[in-house]
Amino acid sequence: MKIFSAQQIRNCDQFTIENEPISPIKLVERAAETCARWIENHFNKTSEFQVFCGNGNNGADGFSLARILYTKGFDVNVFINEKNSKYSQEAEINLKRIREISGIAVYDFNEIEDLGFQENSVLVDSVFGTGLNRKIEISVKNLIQKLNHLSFPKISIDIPSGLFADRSLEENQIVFNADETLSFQFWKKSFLHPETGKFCGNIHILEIGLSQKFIENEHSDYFVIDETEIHKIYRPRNQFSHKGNFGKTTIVAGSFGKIGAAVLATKAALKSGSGITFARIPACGYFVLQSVCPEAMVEVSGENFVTDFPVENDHVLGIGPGLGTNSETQKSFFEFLKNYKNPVVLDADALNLIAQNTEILSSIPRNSIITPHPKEFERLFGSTENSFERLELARKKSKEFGIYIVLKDHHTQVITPEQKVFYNITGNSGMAKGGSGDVLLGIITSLLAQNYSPEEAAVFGVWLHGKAGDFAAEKNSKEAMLPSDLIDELGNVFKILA
Ligand SMILES: NC(=O)C1=CN([C@@H]2O[C@H](COP(=O)(O)OP(=O)(O)OC[C@H]3O[C@@H](n4cnc5c(N)ncnc54)[C@H](OP(=O)(O)O)[C@@H]3O)[C@@H](O)[C@H]2O)[C@@H](O)CC1
Ligand SMILES: [K+]
Repeated sequence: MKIFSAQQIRNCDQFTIENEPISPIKLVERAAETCARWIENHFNKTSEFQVFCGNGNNGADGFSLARILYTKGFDVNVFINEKNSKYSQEAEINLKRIREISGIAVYDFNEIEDLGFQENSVLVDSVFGTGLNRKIEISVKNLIQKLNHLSFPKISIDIPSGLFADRSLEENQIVFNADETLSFQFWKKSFLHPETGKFCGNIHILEIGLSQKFIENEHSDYFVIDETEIHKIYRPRNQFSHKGNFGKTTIVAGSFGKIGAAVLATKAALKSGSGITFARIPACGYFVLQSVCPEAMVEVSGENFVTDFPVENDHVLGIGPGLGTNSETQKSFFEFLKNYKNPVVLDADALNLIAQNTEILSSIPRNSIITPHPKEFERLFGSTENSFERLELARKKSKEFGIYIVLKDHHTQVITPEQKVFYNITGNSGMAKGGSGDVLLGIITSLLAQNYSPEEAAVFGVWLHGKAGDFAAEKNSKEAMLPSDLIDELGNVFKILA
């Protein structure tokens, strides 16, 4: 699914109004009805809704929602900034409709303290939406601060007030702290970055019938990886195929004390479809790997750490988990990078070795995939102020070095040399454990070996990894799930795709 900027969303809104055609007030009504349906399915009629409305069309949504909820039998109060005289046309019409209903009281923002809310209250934030264009002024700032201190369930309409749709926060910005965000049609970039996404609670993207024609034709470099995208990438196995059709994967990993990393990466490669899987590890891990991964072939290199790198051109190499940073490993790894031309997948210590001498970055074979977490990324490319800036730096570096960057985060981003960004929305905090990254390297290397393009392998790989993580969390809890459980769930994820 494409992600649009606030301006593009406004254009889509306008295009829909002109071409469906539909009047702006009807479009607001449609958006509000969609929210009302969601609320009706999630709250019972004893709830009392306190709806806070701004003066733009986010406020218009709030007024309309308040009226619809009232007609459905909920108790509703509406709050506005009485000092505000400048309303959008749709907000003005909908506020007028509210004032005509005697059962809905309209209060000023300042009155919340005198009123005191019933304990069955639900707070609805319809103050600012995608039209926020500057730092919030003091009166609204005070309101949001007060609301944030109340412990009632909190719902934001379209976007928590105070967040910009497509950029980071202003300094000291106050943001409504939602439990649920009911957002229209599209993911917003700010939902997907940790500094801003933390205000959204659970995100529900509600379809409101904006123009498909506009959505198809409008260019965006930013995407959310959804199941439709994955179904396009996934290729079921042909029943007449044999192991030779699914590529050769070689995992180069492990050192004394870190053989587990090699095991996890190798197992993950085996369980994500690789035809023939090799593990190149130091001798100290030989028996362990042979016992726990009997399907893999083991090549020994060095005693306690890997001392030489294979140059088999028909294998796809995944390098790094538990490799260690011994100077001998580094020497042969750098030598290998200088001579090898096929795409490889690099993670963990492979990236730490490169970070020790970043001149070697330009020797990474074109179209390779690197999978750094934020700290590894910083060691390679330098620090940035926030995750929005980090993403833009990653786009620049991806283009400069002709490599795919899988920037691991709460919502991992796949960045391509053509400047595209794919945000992953599968996965959970139970995956924030040592070993998860080793599994991801195994999966992506295996997919690349099966002839998926680097973009497909990275996008499909992060989605599979997250989805298997979600299945593992469901069975074992986020606390107790292990990266090994995630590997065990890969089969169930492939089953839902078939
Ligand atoms: N897009 C769609 O497809 C659909 C969109 N819909 C809805 O429309 C919403 C967007 O509406 P919108 O454009 O009217 O903007 P909105 O967020 O209500 O605020 C703008 C107002 O706030 C003001 N203002 C801004 N910053 C401020 C600040 N810091 N402090 C104080 N004031 C500030 C600004 O003032 P101005 O800049 O004019 O002075 C203006 O008056 C969208 O989020 C969704 O809910 C749906 O109804 C239907 C489908
Ligand atoms: K809002």
